[in-house]
Amino acid sequence: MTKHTHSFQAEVAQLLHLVTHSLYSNKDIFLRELISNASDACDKLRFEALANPALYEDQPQLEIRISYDRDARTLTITDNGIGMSEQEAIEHLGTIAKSGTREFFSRLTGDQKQDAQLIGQFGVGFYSGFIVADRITVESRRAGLSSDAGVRWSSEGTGAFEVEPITREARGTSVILHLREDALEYASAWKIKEIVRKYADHISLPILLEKETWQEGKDGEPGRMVKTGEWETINQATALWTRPKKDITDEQYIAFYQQITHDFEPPLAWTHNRVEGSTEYIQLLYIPKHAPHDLWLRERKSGLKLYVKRVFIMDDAEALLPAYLRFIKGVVDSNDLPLNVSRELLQESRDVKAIREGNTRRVLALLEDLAAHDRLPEGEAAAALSDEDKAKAGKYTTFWSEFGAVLKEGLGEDLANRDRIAKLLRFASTQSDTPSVSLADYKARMKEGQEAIYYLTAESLAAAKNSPQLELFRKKGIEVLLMTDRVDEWAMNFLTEFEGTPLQSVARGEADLAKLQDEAEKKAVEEASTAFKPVLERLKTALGERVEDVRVSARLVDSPACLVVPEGGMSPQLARMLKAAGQKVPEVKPILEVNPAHPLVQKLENAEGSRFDDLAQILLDQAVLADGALPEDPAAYVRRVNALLAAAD
Ligand SMILES: Nc1ncnc2c1ncn2[C@@H]1O[C@H](COP(=O)(O)OP(=O)(O)OP(=O)(O)O)[C@@H](O)[C@H]1O
Repeated sequence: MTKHTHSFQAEVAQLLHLVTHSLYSNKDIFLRELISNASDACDKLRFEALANPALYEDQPQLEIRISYDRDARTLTITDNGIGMSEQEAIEHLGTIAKSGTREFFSRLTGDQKQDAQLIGQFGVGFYSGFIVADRITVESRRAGLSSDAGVRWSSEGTGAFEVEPITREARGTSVILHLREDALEYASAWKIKEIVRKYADHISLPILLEKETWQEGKDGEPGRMVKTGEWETINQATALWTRPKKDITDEQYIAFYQQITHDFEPPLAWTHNRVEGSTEYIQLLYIPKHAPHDLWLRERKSGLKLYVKRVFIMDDAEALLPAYLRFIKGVVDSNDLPLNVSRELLQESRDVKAIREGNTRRVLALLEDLAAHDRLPEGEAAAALSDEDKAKAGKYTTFWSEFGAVLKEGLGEDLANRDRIAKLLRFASTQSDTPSVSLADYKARMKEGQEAIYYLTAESLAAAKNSPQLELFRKKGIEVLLMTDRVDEWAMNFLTEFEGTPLQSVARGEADLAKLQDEAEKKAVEEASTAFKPVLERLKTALGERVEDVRVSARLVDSPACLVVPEGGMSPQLARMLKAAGQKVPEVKPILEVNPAHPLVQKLENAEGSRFDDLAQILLDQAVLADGALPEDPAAYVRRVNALLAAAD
């Protein structure tokens, strides 16, 4: 029989190094990960056996067995699931096929605590065995293959692993951990039971442990524990989501979440329901505490685990959730779908549509509940709150900072729930640097006579706060929402009003600015426009194709000029975003608004020839800069400003 040595894929070697160095304080999780793999292997067998029952051979009862040998210092986890062929063992245990692998490695910092957190999100799975073992041997035989097609895989978790063919009667996989000196505590019944109770109680398969009894010593030998050859089931062995809510503790909900997501942190919140009626299903949906490292990757897998009548069908069933809820984790168990349902079929199924809508409603309701309890009320109202509600304080703020930008996509994607999503939005504003202002908060603070909810989009909060567009609003004490997520420009296109009040970008059009001005201000602008007409005409000629129009501004107080998007035109931020995404964008020329009260603008009146042209170009380029973009010809801009500075006394 030939033994072959293979090298690990570079990323695996790197991960193994991290696992043994960073996860040390979290040792117990290795058993959860290996039990989870064993359970997945049984799920896969059950699924393949739907089409080919012969795969069960003479062992239809799927189970996981754990045994240990204190003398040999081994701990073995055996399942009778799908098993692996030699080729599968080489591929699955020697490479990482996950999406976002490269991105994950690029984000490691070298700081153990931070990295451990990241690894937790990435999921180390099988390799976590090396936290407690200095050698792992895997023996396996794939269901459906003959007993001489078994494989033994073995590695010390450094650069390489060995593979050799073996004969193995039993279908499935044994993972044999050769325990490190400082991990011998895991070769004990109470320790194993403790971990299983904590992390794997809810697994739907029985987990069996070999029984021991105390044997008195004979002939001067000390007494010791000996194996009895009998096995006892040490978990509840019913799928968690099928149990009534009242029988499930928070710890069990959390452990289940951690098992399906590999997250080290508990979830932020969850909702568990049995839905009855024309489409029957169970949903158990979790909101994680942190955004995954690959939330923005296009090829990222997302979605829920789908079961049909307790039989596992697939991971990442994305048809069960709209894309803007792709951060939700959990399980859906349907009573109506056929067992042989495929991904393609899911897209078209009416039952799936009903489930997706049901899931969406539940998640939005969960978010509404968190949002309602985000701030603790003061005084007596706080005392009247239940402990459960008190514990919700601050959770929505966490949710929003992690996933708010994703939820905003829902404005464009989910017409039916747009109003509910709008209520869940939070923004920074001229009155709050943190994104904590809801549209309802804003409305409640609107000034007498104010008819719109004003907002400004910008590249960063600093750029937004210093934008010249805000000057009039500041002067009038009118709050403006400040939006700095990339998705805002796009998303706000879909939100034109909130509970009857229009939303209005402060960088757009001029129409209703007039409503914010008093008579004297209006008159001043009109007069300035007339008096300034010749200068405006000359500016238009000097700037030519670069602008749509030049006019006197009603919104500027301290700055000389700013750009305004023509009514109905695409904003420059959105145009830049679409261009960056490779899309064709219609050219929209901005309107330049000038402030006749500003000394720089006043200088124009007496400037002639090339000096006028230079000042005009500088005025426009500075307005472009204040808008967060680069001047069309940055070098020319610098040259003109330098010439101006040199000429100044
Ligand atoms: N007990 C097992 N039986 C059959 N195949 C297994 C078993 N354990 C692991 N494997 C195979 O090895 C692969 C890698 O396992 P690993 O735990 O590293 O990652 P994973 O389970 O795919 O991902 P994650 O841990 O993030 O869920 C699995 O996808 C599976 O194909």
